[in-house]
Amino acid sequence: MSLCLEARQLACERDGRWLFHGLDLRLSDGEVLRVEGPNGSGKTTLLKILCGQVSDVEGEVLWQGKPLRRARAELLSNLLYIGHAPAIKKSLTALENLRWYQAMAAEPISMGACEQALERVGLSGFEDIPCGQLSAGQQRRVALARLELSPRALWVLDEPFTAIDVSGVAILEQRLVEHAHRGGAVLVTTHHALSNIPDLRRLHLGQYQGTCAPGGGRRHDATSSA
Ligand SMILES: Nc1ncnc2c1ncn2[C@@H]1O[C@H](COP(=O)(O)OP(=O)(O)OP(=O)(O)O)[C@@H](O)[C@H]1O
Repeated sequence: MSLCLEARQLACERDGRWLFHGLDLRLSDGEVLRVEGPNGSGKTTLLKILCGQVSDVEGEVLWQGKPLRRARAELLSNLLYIGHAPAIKKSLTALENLRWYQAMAAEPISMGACEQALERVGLSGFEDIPCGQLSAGQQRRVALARLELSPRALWVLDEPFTAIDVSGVAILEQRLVEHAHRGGAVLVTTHHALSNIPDLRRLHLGQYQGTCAPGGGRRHDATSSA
């Protein structure tokens, strides 16, 4: 399936300053795009805008060439979004969390497939332990095990490497490359270099120093594109 997520002339203001302004981007199948920038530069906000979670912005987001207001359901059915918090239930085991997620996504999956996914993220032997008893990195790995199960083409990952050790980062980088090679697309924020991802595309936020003029007008323009 060919895939296209696009933003045109996005502008987002928070607390009287522009996070970004005049921002264009296009993400297609086969690509990994890293959104980078310092803390508070708007990376998470941009991801949420592109996934339709935040709408108080200027500009337009398009999925497969259609404005998001008309294509939201279609986008969501192709989207796997993993936010910067692990978003797992600590009272449930790793296995139960995975099965719960798959049920929520209406993508029923066998117990064996879930066990295999946990094995692939290095959690073999930890399947039946309540997640509250797992380390921070292990909890993150439970969340990332969803990447092994989901058939969805567009992965939007906000700081997926948080608390992951060096070998785990390398494996996850490889996973992103494989997904892109299979025709998927990945939008990822991270402070890691992603040096193992060939043809990595980058979008840098944080260069906008402009404040919003009184009354909401623009005082500062800048463009960035990816
Ligand atoms: N709902 C909101 N209301 C007001 N301000 C917000 C809201 N969401 C985010 N912000 C502000 O927007 C700015 C960008 O936040 P965002 O979380 O997008 O940054 P980030 O680049 O992802 O940061 P980090 O690298 O620390 O995760 C911050 O200054 C934040 O306080």
